[in-house]
Amino acid sequence: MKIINAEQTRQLDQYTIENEPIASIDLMERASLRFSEWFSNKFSSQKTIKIFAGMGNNGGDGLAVARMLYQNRYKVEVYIIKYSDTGSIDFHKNEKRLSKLPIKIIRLDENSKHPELGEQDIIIDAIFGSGLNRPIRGFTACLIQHLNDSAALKVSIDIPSGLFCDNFNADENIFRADHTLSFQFPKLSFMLPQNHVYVGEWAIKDIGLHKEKIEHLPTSFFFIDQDYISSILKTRKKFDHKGTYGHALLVGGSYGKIGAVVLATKAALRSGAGLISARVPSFGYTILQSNVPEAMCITEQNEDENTHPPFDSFSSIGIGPGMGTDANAQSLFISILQQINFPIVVDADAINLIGKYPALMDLVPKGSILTPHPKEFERLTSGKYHNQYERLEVQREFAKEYEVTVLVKGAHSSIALPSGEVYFNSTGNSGMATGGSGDVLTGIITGLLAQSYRPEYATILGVYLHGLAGDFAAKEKSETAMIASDIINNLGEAYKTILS
Ligand SMILES: NC(=O)C1=CN([C@@H]2O[C@H](COP(=O)(O)OP(=O)(O)OC[C@H]3O[C@@H](n4cnc5c(N)ncnc54)[C@H](O)[C@@H]3O)[C@@H](O)[C@H]2O)[C@@H](O)CC1
Ligand SMILES: [K+]
Repeated sequence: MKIINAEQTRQLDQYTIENEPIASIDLMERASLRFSEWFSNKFSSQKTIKIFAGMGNNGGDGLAVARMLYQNRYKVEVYIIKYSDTGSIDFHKNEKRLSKLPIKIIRLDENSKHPELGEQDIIIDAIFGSGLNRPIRGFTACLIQHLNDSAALKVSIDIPSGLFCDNFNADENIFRADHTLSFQFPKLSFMLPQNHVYVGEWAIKDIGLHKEKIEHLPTSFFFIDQDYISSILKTRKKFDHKGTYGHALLVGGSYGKIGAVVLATKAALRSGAGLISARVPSFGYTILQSNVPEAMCITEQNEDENTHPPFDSFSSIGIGPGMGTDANAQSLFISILQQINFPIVVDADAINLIGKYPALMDLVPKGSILTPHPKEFERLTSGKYHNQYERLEVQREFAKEYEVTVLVKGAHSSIALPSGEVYFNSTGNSGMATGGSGDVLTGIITGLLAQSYRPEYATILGVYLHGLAGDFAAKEKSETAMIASDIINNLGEAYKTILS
């Protein structure tokens, strides 16, 4: 699914109005109806719904929603924020429609007292939407602070007032929603962890904007949905054999951290790769062999004896989990980089090594996949950014410059491709913020790479599968109690869901 910017949203609304065709007031009605249905399914009608409407089209939505919720038997009060003398045409049309109903409408300006709010209320924020083009000032800003301080549950229409759709707003005057319902597409700002305090839990509803126009809107940002995943997943054929699915090698482990390679190896197996080997320090041999009998094991011992297959004979290599950054780890990493010329997965301590010795990046084959968490990404790029919008740009530039895929892990993990496109993941939960979960992801992506997925697809599919398996694990064990192994154990469920 595309993520489009505020200006494109405006153009798409306009195009839909002219070419569906549909009157703008009817499009507003459709959007408001989607919101009201969603709201009515989710929130009790015992509470008083206090709707705060601005004077643009977001405010127009708010007034239409007030009418609809009243018709759904909610107790509704409306506050119009008079930050301007006139509002948008559709705002005024909805104001007129609302005035015919016995609903309390209070107009607020700089001389008004702040309304009383408490736990018995639900606030609906329809002050500003995607038309916001500068920080909120004056009494509207004070009002937003007052709303934020209240104990009422808070819900935003389309986007929390004060948040920009596509770029950073250093301002504090931003509504802090518990829930946001947005129209048609998520906004780029919803993808960034720093905005979670404003956006809360978010959902989107299709409001039937023009399909062909959507197809032609250029964008670099995408939200990964199941349709897309199903389109890239390969199905297995009757006469396939284990050679068809490649031979993946996982490299890592150090004293006390062999478990990281064990997890990555198991995950690579469950991802469907044909053969798996793990390369660990010799003291990890027994641990690996007894924990993952399906895998073969290489240590520096059989390496010296030249009895193991050369590194360039594998279909894919994932390097870094639990590896450490000492001289041994460093020379192993360099030696592998010098021997191979196909894309590999670079994770954890292998990324930290590049952070320490940036020249190593020149040895990383083009097409490779780097999977840092935010701290590792900071080390990799010396943290040349001040907020997550800037970080995203640094991530894109890095991917383009080195022609690699850069996956920064997080709630909506972002995957920057060498083409400059960025894909945000839609699966996963906070139960996955636990030791070993990143090692599992490295194993999955390495396993997919072995099965001849293009690096971009291996990453996108891997991240989605990992999150979906995590969601199944959370259902089974709870977000609190689930551990990384539960993600591996649920990869089968994740595959079945995508294939069904
Ligand atoms: N255009 C359409 O057909 C549709 C629009 N929809 C709604 O319309 C919203 C966008 O509406 P608008 O474009 O009218 O914009 P908003 O309602 O977000 O803002 C109203 C106006 O306020 C002004 N403004 C911007 N920043 C300000 C600031 N900091 N202080 C004071 N004034 C400021 C701008 O001139 C802006 O046009 C969407 O978020 C969505 O809720 C929906 O009804 C779906 C259909
Ligand atoms: K809003």
